[in-house]
Amino acid sequence: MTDSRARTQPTAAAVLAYAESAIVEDDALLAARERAEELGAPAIAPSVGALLSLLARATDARAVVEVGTGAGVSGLWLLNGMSESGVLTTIDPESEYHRAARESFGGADVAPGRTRLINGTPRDVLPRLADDSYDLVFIDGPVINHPRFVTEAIRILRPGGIVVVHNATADGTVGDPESNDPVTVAAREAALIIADDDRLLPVLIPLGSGVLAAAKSRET
Ligand SMILES: C[S@@+](CC[C@H](N)C(=O)[O-])C[C@H]1O[C@@H](n2cnc3c(N)ncnc32)[C@H](O)[C@@H]1O
Repeated sequence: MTDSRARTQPTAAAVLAYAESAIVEDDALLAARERAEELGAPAIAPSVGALLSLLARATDARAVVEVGTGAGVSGLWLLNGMSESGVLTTIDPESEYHRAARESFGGADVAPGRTRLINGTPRDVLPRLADDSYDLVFIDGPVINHPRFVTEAIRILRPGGIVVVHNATADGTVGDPESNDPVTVAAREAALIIADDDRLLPVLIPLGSGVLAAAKSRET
């Protein structure tokens, strides 16, 4: 009989490299990624995109909010998993990025009615969104603002909805007890807001720069 505890574990780096290489992006996504690079708006890794599609599919997402549109890479992955009639509301303060995202969505033949691009700061826009209304909220803006974004995301999520925080490790510094800069502290604060909320079931997924996802209870 094999003792599974004695098995050699692959390194985390090997698992991650495999997770990334296993995902093939289509032409529309590759074009969006190129726009993101040209503009300097760092896009999510393909493995994180696949995770977003899966979560959107699993929640049968019809109403999704994204904080940080960039050139539309994460938006396309979300739309790929959402219900055909679903609408992605995506918020970004940079109108140039929204122009690029529109091109990216057009390149993938996404019907114009399926996206609502709001040009503004999430700090101003999120408080205007209704309570308990969204299936999934994806946060990919500056980490310093994560605590505020997470608080709003929890409020607007419907029961059973999922909040997904990208770069939850603040580029890896969050686990280092010596790191106490404001961005790292903000990432820890956002994680604590989630951990302290009894309605949420969280998990940290070590893809990209760390994805913190939490499902809101169906009974609220
Ligand atoms: C990492 S990029 C988003 C990339 C995009 N989610 C993707 O994967 O294609 C971060 C985005 O946050 C936006 N941003 C900048 N300042 C912001 C702020 N104060 N609040 C929210 N978003 C902001 C930037 O304009 C940029 O598009």
